[in-house]
Amino acid sequence: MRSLLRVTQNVLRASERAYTNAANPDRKVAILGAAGGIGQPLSLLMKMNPYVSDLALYDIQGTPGVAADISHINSKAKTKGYAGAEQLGEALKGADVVIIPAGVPRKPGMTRDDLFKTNAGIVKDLITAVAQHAPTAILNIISNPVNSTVPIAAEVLKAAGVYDPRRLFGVTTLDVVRARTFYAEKKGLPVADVEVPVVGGHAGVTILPFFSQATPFQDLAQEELVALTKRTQDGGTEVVQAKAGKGSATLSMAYAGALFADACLRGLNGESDVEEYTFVESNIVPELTFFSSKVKLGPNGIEKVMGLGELTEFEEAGLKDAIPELKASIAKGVEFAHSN
Ligand SMILES: NC(=O)C1=CN([C@@H]2O[C@H](COP(=O)(O)OP(=O)(O)OC[C@H]3O[C@@H](n4cnc5c(N)ncnc54)[C@H](O)[C@@H]3O)[C@@H](O)[C@H]2O)C=CC1
Ligand SMILES: O=C([O-])CC(=O)C(=O)O
Repeated sequence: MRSLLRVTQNVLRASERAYTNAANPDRKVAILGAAGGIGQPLSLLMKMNPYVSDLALYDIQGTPGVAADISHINSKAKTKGYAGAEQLGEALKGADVVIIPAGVPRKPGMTRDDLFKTNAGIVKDLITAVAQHAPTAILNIISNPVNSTVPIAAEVLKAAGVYDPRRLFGVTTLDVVRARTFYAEKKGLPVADVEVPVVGGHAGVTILPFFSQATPFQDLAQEELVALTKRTQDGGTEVVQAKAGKGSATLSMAYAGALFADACLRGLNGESDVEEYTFVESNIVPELTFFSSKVKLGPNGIEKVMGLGELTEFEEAGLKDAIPELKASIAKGVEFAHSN
């Protein structure tokens, strides 16, 4: 036990040195909704990220405290809090990556689409400011319903004449994180070695884990496959129910959001072989204008949207079920952006 403690302490000290001294290009990251359940732990994780030199924490309330607290951590990123719409422009100015977890979370019994009424307007307003103050930033949209908020963002950026589809991302990393965890647990595999593609969208049946392409590959009995697929699709609801009215996934989402933003930063910095699953403008599925699949990230955002590989009958059926819901959610977002 004592030696385990020593090893842990050494690892922590080594990573603290790396985070404090890392010499990387200057990169500003802005988090909009930084005082929330996701925003706070995500801000902490981005403060620890060696690629971040400036961290702007924006919210309608609470950010002076969150920023003061986080700014005492001895890592490289200079941290500043911004509160209220009048400070949004300053928070965004010069941002390379803007992460948006602003908006209300689900309560038990709600679908993600039930959040549309409140969150569509929040995302529209924030993206309007992004178009003005950080038009070339990489955008990571976390606010739900992602299947609609990303199309809203695209339309707002188009109307402002600054839309670049290579730079707009819906964050679906948590679905991949869950699929990896659940599959590794079920098959007794070391989770760090496990990869599972998850494509489609970010709500219920639109979340499509492809366990036939998981590595290391393990045969799944039909009941196991159905159960793992369902657990991945309902992962968010599992947390909403466990939190019993106190919100949805925040800590695992902060982890997933930090992983995705880190990948965007590595792409921007010209690292090779940076690939993530994410909801983007896409023609992978001809009926849909947005779809989540693996993309290759580079200095300008998306370099390549990857195909889906070979699907089993079960996966084909899942995709067929997902298409109408995805199509409707995308159309709803586009409609909202044009009529509000
Ligand atoms: N993409 C994904 O995988 C996931 C998405 N989510 C979504 O993330 C969103 C945030 O969730 P939580 O952090 O748990 O909610 P929360 O209620 O704890 O925090 C939201 C924060 O947004 C702020 N906010 C509201 N309007 C704003 C505006 N106009 N500008 C800036 N900030 C604003 C609030 O003041 C609050 O601090 C929800 O829509 C939730 O459904 C949650 C988990 C996973
Ligand atoms: O389920 C929710 O409402 C939050 C979410 O998107 C997730 O945890 O995947």
